[in-house]
Amino acid sequence: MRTDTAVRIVEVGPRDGLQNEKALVPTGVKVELIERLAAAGLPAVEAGAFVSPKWVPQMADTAEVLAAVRRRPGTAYPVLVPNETGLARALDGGVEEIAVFGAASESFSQRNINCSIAESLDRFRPVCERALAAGLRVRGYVSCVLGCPYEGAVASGKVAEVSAALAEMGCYEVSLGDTIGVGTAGKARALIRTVAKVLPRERLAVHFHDTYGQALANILACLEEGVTTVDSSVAGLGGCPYAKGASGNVATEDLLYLLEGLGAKTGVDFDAVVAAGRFVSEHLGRPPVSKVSQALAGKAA
Ligand SMILES: CC(C)(COP(=O)([O-])OP(=O)([O-])OC[C@H]1O[C@@H](n2cnc3c(N)ncnc32)[C@H](O)[C@@H]1OP(=O)([O-])[O-])[C@@H](O)C(=O)NCCC(=O)NCCSC(=O)C[C@@](C)(O)CC(=O)[O-]
Repeated sequence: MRTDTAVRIVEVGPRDGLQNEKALVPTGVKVELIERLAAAGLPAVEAGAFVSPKWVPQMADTAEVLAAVRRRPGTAYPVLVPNETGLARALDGGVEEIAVFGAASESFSQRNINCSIAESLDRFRPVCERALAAGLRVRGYVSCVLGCPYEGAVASGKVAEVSAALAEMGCYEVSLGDTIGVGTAGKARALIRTVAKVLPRERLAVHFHDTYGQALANILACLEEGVTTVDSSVAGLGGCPYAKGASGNVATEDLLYLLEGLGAKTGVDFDAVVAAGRFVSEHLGRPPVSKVSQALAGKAA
């Protein structure tokens, strides 16, 4: 990786981070969090999910959140959409970018979106077609790329197959999700090489949960492989409601610290992200999971 490489960070805290919180987070807190993250210069801030409120109650107020957020020109505010109902809600909410989300594991697909992988792709195809026709940008996710909570090991070939299918539907980028954070750097590197045979590295993003403490090492391996888009979650918020024990994504603060050390360009104000992490953590009543944020708090004490 060249030292002046530009790395795009997709902030997923307000969606992936908060979706797993048991107590409902007030809409106003979500709005302020999103506005703070966008003001910090993050180019994309995932703002919510138009999924079934019965499945993920925390995301039930996504329409209200979107209506209240003062959107900054140049910032993307993608939302998750699993089906046509979700797309209709996204269009009503004036959304400009959606993300469809599939998996490389059959069991996870069933538990997460109640259908097989093939059915999910059949479901996403018309969603993508309509979204693109309406002028929206569409991102794709593939979950369980380095392991599944129900099936264990997942074949990289399956990840490549699902990624290629999403790209063919018009996803401008596919984010590879290590949903349960079991990956290690060697496996992450090998995965990128396999998927890059069907989709160029410029169209790949990586999305590492930090359950086993490997997220930063995996990200570094993927950056060295030529990936330049990384998902992260402020304060290390999160988990997945359909992956028991999964912890949050790599913390945005920790990712920024790594990238600044490497000399990579992100355009993001580190201090503003640390402050946003503290803001949301105060509302959740616990300290940020971010090691960097903890170290800075310790130094200041
Ligand atoms: C996909 C479904 C909807 C299928 O759920 P289903 O029950 O099979 O859906 P259905 O079509 O049979 O509909 C059942 C009911 O849900 C309603 N419904 C149906 N769709 C919607 C919608 N879009 N918005 C609002 N309501 C909806 C529908 O109207 C109906 O209402 P009822 O008649 O019973 O009152 C459900 O399984 C679901 O919502 N799943 C989402 C689960 C989820 O959000 N998981 C977390 C996000 S993925 C993730 O975190 C991983 C990721 C992306 O971060 C990457 C990584 O780390 O791996």
